[in-house]
Amino acid sequence: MKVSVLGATGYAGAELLRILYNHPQAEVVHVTSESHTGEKIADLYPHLRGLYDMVLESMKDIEAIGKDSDFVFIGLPHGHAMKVGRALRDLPVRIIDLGADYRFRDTSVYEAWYHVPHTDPEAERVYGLAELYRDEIRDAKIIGNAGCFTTASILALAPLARAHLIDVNTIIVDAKSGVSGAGRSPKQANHFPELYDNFRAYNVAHHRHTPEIEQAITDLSGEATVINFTPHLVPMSRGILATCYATLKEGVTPELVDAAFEKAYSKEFFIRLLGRGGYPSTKEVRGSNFCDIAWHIDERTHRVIVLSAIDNLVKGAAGQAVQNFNIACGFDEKTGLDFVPMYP
Ligand SMILES: NC(=O)C1=CN([C@@H]2O[C@H](COP(=O)(O)OP(=O)(O)OC[C@H]3O[C@@H](n4cnc5c(N)ncnc54)[C@H](OP(=O)(O)O)[C@@H]3O)[C@@H](O)[C@H]2O)C=CC1
Ligand SMILES: CC(=O)N[C@@H](CCC(=O)OP(=O)(O)O)C(=O)O
Repeated sequence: MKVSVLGATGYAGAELLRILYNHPQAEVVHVTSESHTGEKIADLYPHLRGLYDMVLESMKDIEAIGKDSDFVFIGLPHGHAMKVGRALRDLPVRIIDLGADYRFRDTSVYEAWYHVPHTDPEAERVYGLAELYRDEIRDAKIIGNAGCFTTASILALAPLARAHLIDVNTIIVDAKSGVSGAGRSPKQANHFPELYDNFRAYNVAHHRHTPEIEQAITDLSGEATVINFTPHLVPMSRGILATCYATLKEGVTPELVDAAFEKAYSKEFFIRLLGRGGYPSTKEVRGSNFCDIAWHIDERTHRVIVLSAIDNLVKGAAGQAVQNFNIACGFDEKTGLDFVPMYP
């Protein structure tokens, strides 16, 4: 399969190149940048030296890129993918967008949270969270890859929402991310003296991943869902740990909770269940496409607390995109992705 990576100079794009290098069925044919066209990708990302000799192109002739490619992966800030989607609408090329443009079924939700008009609302698209939307992903023209915090949170809560074991309107997600989640462009808050040895929340009660989690939990439970989601920035480069709380419905026992997780995920290679009482950690999934999940039950409050760890750049972005690519191509889902986490 010939694939192109738009936004190859971003962290998500560069991570795609790392993964695609070892993918036996993918050949990268175009890589793009806005501000580094004409430069070599390996000069900007020296860890790719000797592996990619490609020169970065602009997206001016996006149709030519689309014509050369079977798949286009998009690692651009939100607002750009929908223009690419429109431009490539009539070509046979398929699109996997790592950003948010194609994640929402109802584009008015996107417009309300991202504060830009959606310019491709009619596009046929599916939500790209492989374990939950596999059947839709198989034949999709456009896959809106799930977000990073959302992947960790939705995978943690899905079995309980689907089995109607929790009151979905009591959900609280308290999540922590490494700073690569904010992309490569420098920002004051991510400057070493301000980030290091520091820990803080941000975008409380208005983070854009809130409606994305609500959309999936509403789908799975069949009940309109409103949640609380609080992200935090942690002074580490990669990783997300989501701690998800919800009140159990009356009569729900710990054994029913255990059974729901087993039923949902016992056959999923990329989801590793640590069981009731386990403690996933970001280091144990670092550099891999795994999502490690454990759950605890507080008998006093009758609440379940689910812990979920991913690498934001892999299962939260590039790895998930390649998993979706594998599904869309009919390849084994693990192709190019079954590598062991880096430890320590
Ligand atoms: N980082 C993460 O953990 C995750 C990121 N994502 C999503 O992936 C996408 C990329 O994120 P990330 O890699 O972190 O972001 P970066 O800021 O690191 O990279 C952005 C990329 O987009 C390019 N770009 C920026 N503006 C334009 C423009 N006007 N025209 C063309 N290209 C442009 C940049 O090119 P250049 O700088 O060379 O000009 C760069 O290649 C975003 O939508 C993000 O939400 C999703 C899940 C996780
Ligand atoms: C640490 C950090 O800043 N994280 C980003 C995560 C969002 C992201 O990367 O975008 P997706 O919606 O495509 O997942 C944030 O909170 O905005």
